[in-house]
Amino acid sequence: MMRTPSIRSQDDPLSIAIRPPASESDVDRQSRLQQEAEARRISEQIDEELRVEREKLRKSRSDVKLLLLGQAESGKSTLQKQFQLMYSPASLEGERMSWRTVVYYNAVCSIKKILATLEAWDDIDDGSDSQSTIERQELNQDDFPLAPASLLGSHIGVAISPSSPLDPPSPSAPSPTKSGVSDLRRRLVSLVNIEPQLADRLSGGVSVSGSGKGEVYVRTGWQARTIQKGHKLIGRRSKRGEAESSELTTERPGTALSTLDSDSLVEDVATMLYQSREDIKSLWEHPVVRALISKRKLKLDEWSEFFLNDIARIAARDYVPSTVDDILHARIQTMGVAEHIFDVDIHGKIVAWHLFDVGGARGQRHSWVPYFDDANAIIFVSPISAFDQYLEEDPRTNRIDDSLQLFTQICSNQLLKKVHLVLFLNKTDILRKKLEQGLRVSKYILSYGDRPNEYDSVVQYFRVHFLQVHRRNNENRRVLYTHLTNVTDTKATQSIIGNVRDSIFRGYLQSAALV
Ligand SMILES: Nc1nc2c(ncn2[C@@H]2O[C@H](COP(=O)(O)OP(=O)(O)OP(=O)(O)O)[C@@H](O)[C@H]2O)c(=O)[nH]1
Ligand SMILES: [Mg+2]
Repeated sequence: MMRTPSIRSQDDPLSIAIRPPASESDVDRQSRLQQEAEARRISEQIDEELRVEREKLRKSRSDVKLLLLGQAESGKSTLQKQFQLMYSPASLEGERMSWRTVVYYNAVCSIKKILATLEAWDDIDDGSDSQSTIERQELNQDDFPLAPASLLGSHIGVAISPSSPLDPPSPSAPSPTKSGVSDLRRRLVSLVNIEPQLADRLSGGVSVSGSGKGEVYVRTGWQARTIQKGHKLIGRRSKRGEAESSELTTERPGTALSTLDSDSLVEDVATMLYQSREDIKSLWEHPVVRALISKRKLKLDEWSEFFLNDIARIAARDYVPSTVDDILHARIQTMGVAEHIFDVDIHGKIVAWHLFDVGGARGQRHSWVPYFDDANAIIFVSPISAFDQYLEEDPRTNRIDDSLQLFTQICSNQLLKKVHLVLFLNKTDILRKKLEQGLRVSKYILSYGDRPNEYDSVVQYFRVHFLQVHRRNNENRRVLYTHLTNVTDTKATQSIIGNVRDSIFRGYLQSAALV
C-alpha cells in the first residue's frame, strides 16, 4: 500500500521546494523576507475584500427587490423615473442634458414618420382634394375578422390588427393634395436623415433583434455615455454587470450642466432643429397632417404629440429638458434589465430598494427570469389605453390581450408565488382621451359587446379581466393591490408610490419574520 507523506515530512517536496538554500546570503534573505511579507499583505487584502463582499451580500439579503414588469411601452421606465424623482431627485436633475438627445431623437422620429406617411400617400397622388379624399378613406374597422385563437380566448375576444399606419392606401384610393407639403418635405429631409446616427449615439452602436420596432434600445448607464467623459455628474453603485444606481450629484446641477462638453452630432441636430423650427411647426399644423391624424391614417406615438406641440421650446438654441415633464415623456426602449438603487426611509428606517426596470418587448422577456428568485415585490404595469393597438413585435396581437397573457404567466410562475403583487392599470389619461374622441372599444375588443363606451365601464371591464386572471392563478391566496394610474402625473403617482412602498414593506417585514 502506498504511504501518504505527512505535510510536515522533511521529504515533502513542497517543503523542500520552498526551503531557503543553505547558502542563502544576508541580501538574498532580506529580499526573500520582503517578498514573503508582500505575499502575506496581498493575501490579507484578498481576505478582507472577500469579507467585505460577504458582508455586502448579507446586507443585500435584507434589501427590498422590486421588479417592474409589463409589455413594451407600458410605462415601466416612466414609473422608475418617478421613483428616482421621489428618492433621488438630484440624480435626475444631473441627467437632464443627456435626455436632450432622447428628446431630439423622439422629435426627429416623429417628423420622419409624418413624412413617410405623406410619401406613402404621395406615391399614388392623383391631385384630388385633401379633406374630402381622406374623409372618403374612412377605414371600416368593423370589418376586421376575429383574431386567431388567443391564449385568453375565453376571457377576451379581440379583432386582428388593421393595416399599419405606414401602409399606403390602396391604389384605387385617391390621395390628398399636399400644397406646400412637398416643399416642407424637401427642406426637412436632411434633418430626418440624421436619425440613424442619433440612434447609434444613444444605443452605443448596439443593435438588437426581437423588438420588432425599428427603435433604439438603451442599456442601463446610457446617460453616462451621452454625457462626455470627465464630468462625473451622477454617483453610481452597481450590482449585476453595469447596473446603475441613482444617488447624489457631485456638483450643483446648474454648474454641472454648464460644464458639459458638447457632442458635435447632438449640437448639429440642435442647430438643424433650430433652423427648421418654422417648417416643423408648419408641417405639424398643416391641414393634410391634421386630417390624416384625425382620420387615424397617421398614428403617431403618444410622446410625438407632446414634443411636436412644444417644438418652439424644444428647438430653441438653449434648450435643456425640464426635469419633470420632458424627461417623463421622453421615450427610449429599455434593453435587458436596469437596476436602480434607492435608499428609502420607511418610518425612520433606511432600507435599500433595488428597482429592476426591464425591457418589455417579447425579445427581451427571457432576461427577466434570473431576477425572479430573490424578488420581494412586482409592480405589473398594463397600459389599458392600448385596446386599439397591436404589438410592434407581433402586429396580429392586440396589446391588451398580450398584457393579459403576460400577467397570466407572472401570476402562475412558481418562482413568484410568494411575491407581493401590485397591478398598475396605466395610461388612464390616454384611455380617457381616446374615448372622448369617440374610439369604440368594441371595435377592437369584440367581447366588450354593447357595454357603454365610457371610461368607468371600460376600466371596470379590464380590471375584472385582470382580477380573474389573478384569481385563477392564486393557489397561495395572495392579495392583489390594484391602482389606476397615469404615471406621467407626478403628484398622483408619488402618492401611489407611497402607498405601494408601505404595503410592500409590511409584506416584506412579515415574510422576513421581523415583526
Ligand atoms: N400620457 C401618458 N404617457 C405615458 C404613461 N405611461 C407612460 N407613458 C409614456 O409612454 C412612453 C413609454 O413609456 P416607457 O416608460 O418608456 O415604457 P416601458 O414600459 O419602459 O417600455 P420598454 O422599455 O420598451 O419595455 C413614454 O413616452 C412615456 O412618457 C401614462 O400613464 N400616460
Ligand atoms: Mg423601459
